[in-house]
Amino acid sequence: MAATSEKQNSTKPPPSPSPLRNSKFSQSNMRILISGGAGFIGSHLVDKLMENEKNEVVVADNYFTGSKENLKKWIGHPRFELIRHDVTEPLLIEVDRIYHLACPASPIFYKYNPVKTIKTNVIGTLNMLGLAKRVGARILLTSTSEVYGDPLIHPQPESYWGNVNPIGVRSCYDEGKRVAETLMFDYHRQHGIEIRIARIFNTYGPRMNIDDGRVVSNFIAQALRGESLTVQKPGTQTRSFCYVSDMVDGLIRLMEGEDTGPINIGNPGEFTMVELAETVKELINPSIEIKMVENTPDDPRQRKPDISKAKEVLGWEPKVKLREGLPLMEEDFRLRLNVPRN
Ligand SMILES: NC(=O)c1ccc[n+]([C@@H]2O[C@H](COP(=O)([O-])OP(=O)(O)OC[C@H]3O[C@@H](n4cnc5c(N)ncnc54)[C@H](O)[C@@H]3O)[C@@H](O)[C@H]2O)c1
Ligand SMILES: O=c1ccn([C@@H]2O[C@H](COP(=O)(O)OP(=O)(O)O[C@H]3OC[C@@H](O)[C@H](O)[C@H]3O)[C@@H](O)[C@H]2O)c(=O)[nH]1
Repeated sequence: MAATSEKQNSTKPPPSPSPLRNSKFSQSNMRILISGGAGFIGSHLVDKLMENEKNEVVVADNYFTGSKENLKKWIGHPRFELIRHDVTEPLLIEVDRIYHLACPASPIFYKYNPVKTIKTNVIGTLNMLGLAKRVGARILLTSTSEVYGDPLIHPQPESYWGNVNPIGVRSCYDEGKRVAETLMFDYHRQHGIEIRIARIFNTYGPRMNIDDGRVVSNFIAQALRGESLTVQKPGTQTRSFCYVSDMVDGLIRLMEGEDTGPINIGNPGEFTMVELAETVKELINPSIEIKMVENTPDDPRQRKPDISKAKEVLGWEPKVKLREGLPLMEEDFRLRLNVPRN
């Protein structure tokens, strides 16, 4: 059964697939593009989609925060293609599904070149939607909990419109993703494009960049290097951390389900940053210190997803608890930082 949001908003049937898609060279049942597929979540999504022998996976990435290293086991595989491509430029290929992830996600990287972050979210999403329109592909956008800004409602349901500073240092990302969501719905209403929107909450796991700047990777790297854990003040701000395998499962269910979204995908377990630091200390290196450092502007004070919709519509909820996921990430960081267990 089609979801309510789809019924209300769809004015035209979706366009037909490109005839090139059914050419004699096409052997797979599903050709899937992942923009940003060389990044953290994208590369885990590639691994999962490649498990299905009927899928052919194409990754387009400019390697700003991602790397070929994350995809090395697939390079040369007959069902896999990797393209160095910046989504702010058009891309002409024939695909059935588009997972549009391309965008720096860590605040230090999205703030590094804010104008480029906006271009990636706006022009990049327009280009991906243009591609979806030309070939009749279904497209999923990885939006973010940051569309809720510094939320005044807690936990955050999808119906909450958010509390975002439009001119702050995080706005390039928050407002960029909000425009990307708007573009998705306008292409859906105006051109009948099949869309899916995931609002992702903080996700962690193996393959995060060691110096990515996000809190879980920072704390694990600091604990393994024997450095103090840097809790940004006041330390009472909260986040909800989802392990990457749960995230990938949720994204695939959303793509293959009937609801356009937006749907929150995240783990509702909520922790203050002091609690997170204490947990990392206890699990990884009890001898390190926790130090309070200055924060950055507009840091959201609380964040926790209401996942009722994901449970109901996708039959999805996260399985991996923080205390189970942190050791899995620790193993990966130990290998990459060359810090063997004593
Ligand atoms: N990880 C999280 O906690 C989180 C939370 C909310 C939303 N998201 C969203 O999920 C997606 C993936 O996040 P991630 O954590 O894997 O981040 P990531 O930085 O590891 O991955 C992003 C990928 O996009 C690529 N990229 C960036 N700009 C590009 C451009 N202009 N053209 C082509 N490629 C480009 C990067 O090189 C990288 O491979 C992003 O859209 C992000 O906004 C992530
Ligand atoms: O070393 C650190 C880093 C960060 N922090 C704190 O940890 C909290 C989380 O910060 P992160 O940088 O990991 O990420 P944020 O929650 O701010 O944004 C994140 O969530 C939504 C996604 O869309 C973004 O892509 C993602 O980066 C913040 O309160 C920050 O102040 C620390 O206490 N110490």
